[in-house]
Amino acid sequence: MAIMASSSEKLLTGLVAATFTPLTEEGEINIKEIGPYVDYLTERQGVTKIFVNGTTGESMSLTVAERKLLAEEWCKKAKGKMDHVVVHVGCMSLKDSQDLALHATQIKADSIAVISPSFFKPNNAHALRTYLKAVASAAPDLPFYYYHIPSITGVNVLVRDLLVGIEEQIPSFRGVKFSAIDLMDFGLCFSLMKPNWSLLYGVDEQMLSGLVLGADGAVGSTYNYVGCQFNKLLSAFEKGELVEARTIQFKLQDFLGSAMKLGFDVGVNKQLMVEVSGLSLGPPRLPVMPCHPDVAASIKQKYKSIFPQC
Ligand SMILES: CC(=O)N[C@H](C=O)[C@@H](O)[C@H](O)[C@H](O)CO
Ligand SMILES: CC(=O)C(=O)O
Repeated sequence: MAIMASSSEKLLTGLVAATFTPLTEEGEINIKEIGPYVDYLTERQGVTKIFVNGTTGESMSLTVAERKLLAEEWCKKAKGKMDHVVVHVGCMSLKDSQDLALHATQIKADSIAVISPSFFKPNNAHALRTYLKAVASAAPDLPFYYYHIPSITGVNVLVRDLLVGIEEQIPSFRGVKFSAIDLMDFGLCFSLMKPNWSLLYGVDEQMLSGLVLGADGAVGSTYNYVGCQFNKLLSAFEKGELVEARTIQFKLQDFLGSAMKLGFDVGVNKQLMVEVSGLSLGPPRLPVMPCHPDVAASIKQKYKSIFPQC
């Protein structure tokens, strides 16, 4: 039977950190770092929602078995401390995604999200919707989010086209994580919006623009280490204090602008998190290259000068 939004199901709003995957120096999953990671986010950044095994978590470079181990540990350690764990279950194979979606139900994740496959690409809204429906059907009781990230997948189906009639195809559909800079497409999604959906913006350096259009929240990698500042941005925006909100947004733009000049990628991002948080997250997994120590040092210096209070 199709699920209804139960009264206990809360809308996904506010800041959601897309977590890095802790690895050992040898490149194996470092499960014991997940507990301290959860504590760091809640205690030091004021972030109580996480999006695990996504882009930042290098999910596409992990095996299905590794992803299950990680998802289970994140859910276990987040229990009683965090408000929401989204488990990303997108893979190149539908079967793997269904397997992970079912697993997410078993470990009591709060919701799942799916990135489009990108080797064989769905090339229109109907094909993408049909694919998402097949994944969601493996976990009909879990709120389901589409994760739009065309810069990585090369899947440029307009989200506003995807959303048409999707609630009939996927009763568990609850919204979108929109990681693209096409703000017209994002804006047009709101006219199709249902009361139990959340539209979350995913480009941290222009989060404020997403909020202006009506975003319910934001999912991003930088909220791992600028969460404390971006919670302030959110509350300034809610109070209509635009100057304050812009000041914080401009700081992240200043920071990422210089980081991008030095080649900001998941490897650099991860190393910055290691240095800022003191957590042992290890290197990224190939093909993402480890961050050169000189690059890490100068990015950290920039971070400290812009965000001395984080
Ligand atoms: C491509 C990518 O990883 N996007 C992330 C989320 O979707 C963002 O959180 C970025 O890491 C962030 O906006 C910095 O560019
Ligand atoms: C940013 C994000 O949501 C991800 O890393 O998947």
